Amino acid sequence: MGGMNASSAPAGDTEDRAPGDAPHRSGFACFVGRPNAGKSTLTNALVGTKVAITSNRPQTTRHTVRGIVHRPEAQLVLVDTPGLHKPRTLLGERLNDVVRTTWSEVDIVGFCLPADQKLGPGDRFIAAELAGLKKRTPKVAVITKSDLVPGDVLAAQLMAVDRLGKELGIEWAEIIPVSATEGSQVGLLGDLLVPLLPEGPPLYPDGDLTDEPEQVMVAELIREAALEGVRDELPHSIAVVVEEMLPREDRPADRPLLDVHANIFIERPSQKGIVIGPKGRRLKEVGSASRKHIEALLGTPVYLDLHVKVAKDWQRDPKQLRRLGF
Ligand SMILES: Nc1nc2c(ncn2[C@@H]2O[C@H](COP(=O)(O)OP(=O)(O)OP(=O)(O)O)[C@@H](O)[C@H]2O)c(=O)[nH]1
Repeated sequence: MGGMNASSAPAGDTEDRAPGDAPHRSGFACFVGRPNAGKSTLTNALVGTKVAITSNRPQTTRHTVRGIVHRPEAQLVLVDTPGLHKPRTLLGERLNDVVRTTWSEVDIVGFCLPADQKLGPGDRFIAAELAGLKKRTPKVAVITKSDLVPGDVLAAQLMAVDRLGKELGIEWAEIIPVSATEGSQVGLLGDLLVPLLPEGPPLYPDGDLTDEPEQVMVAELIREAALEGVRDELPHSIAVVVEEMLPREDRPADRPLLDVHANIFIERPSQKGIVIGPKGRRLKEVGSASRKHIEALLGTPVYLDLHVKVAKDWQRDPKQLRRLGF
């Protein structure tokens, strides 16, 4: 949702103190690593749901929220970045710049390295980039797929990663083996990440905590559908807020229906036509495309009520602005 900077919001808001006096912490983390390293599976395991929002549009996934880990004392928002590749073209270099920017905006970078594969040039390339990242961003080495190797191989991998860090001048905040598929050490990884977050209130403050990740994900699905095909015409600053998700009353138990009310916010009135389209056709398409995804996500039939609004009126309301990710 592009709200990265919210993590640097003033800390120590006493109203947000968690029980036990520990300050509430919140912020963003992203997992990096070569393809197939296990990033998505780990994200899902941490969040505790099988949902992973994907998009065929790397440019818009730059800040896509992949999942939110809610704890009484912390909120960890896992965001996606496009993959980092050895650049062969100018475009490749530009994309890598985008990745570096994202890395520099998050509070924690988790570097995923599969236990069952020797460190390779791909890992070294990413590690060298990590070494160039500002020092105060904690870097956590996550040895994924620990279930695939015996203990001695795992130990050797841990040492190899430790050495790699020393070689390149990276100070790992932690090196931890996990198995996302077996659920082994996933909770511990969460425990280790939380203290690395800055102090701050929850970044998604409104609504029921348990509903919130769903609402955020639903908003992302709508946003992705709304950007589909109009990327060139619309800037990235389109925001979606799910106002309400309520089961329709008076429905038989075997035929539930969920009412979802959402607003698509644009920055200027002139953008309204683009989102709505001639005779409202585009908005209809956005609605039916995202409704299918939402139904798949939530496993229930959905009635989707979409409105397009100009965010101008909201600019003086900091709370709304934060929700909108501006
Ligand atoms: N045995 C085992 N397999 C795993 C584990 N985590 C992921 N995998 C498998 O490894 C493969 C890649 O996992 P993904 O989570 O898709 O990897 P990724 O890093 O997100 O991949 P890209 O999207 O290509 O970058 C899948 O077949 C997973 O099932 C694990 O902990 N144990």
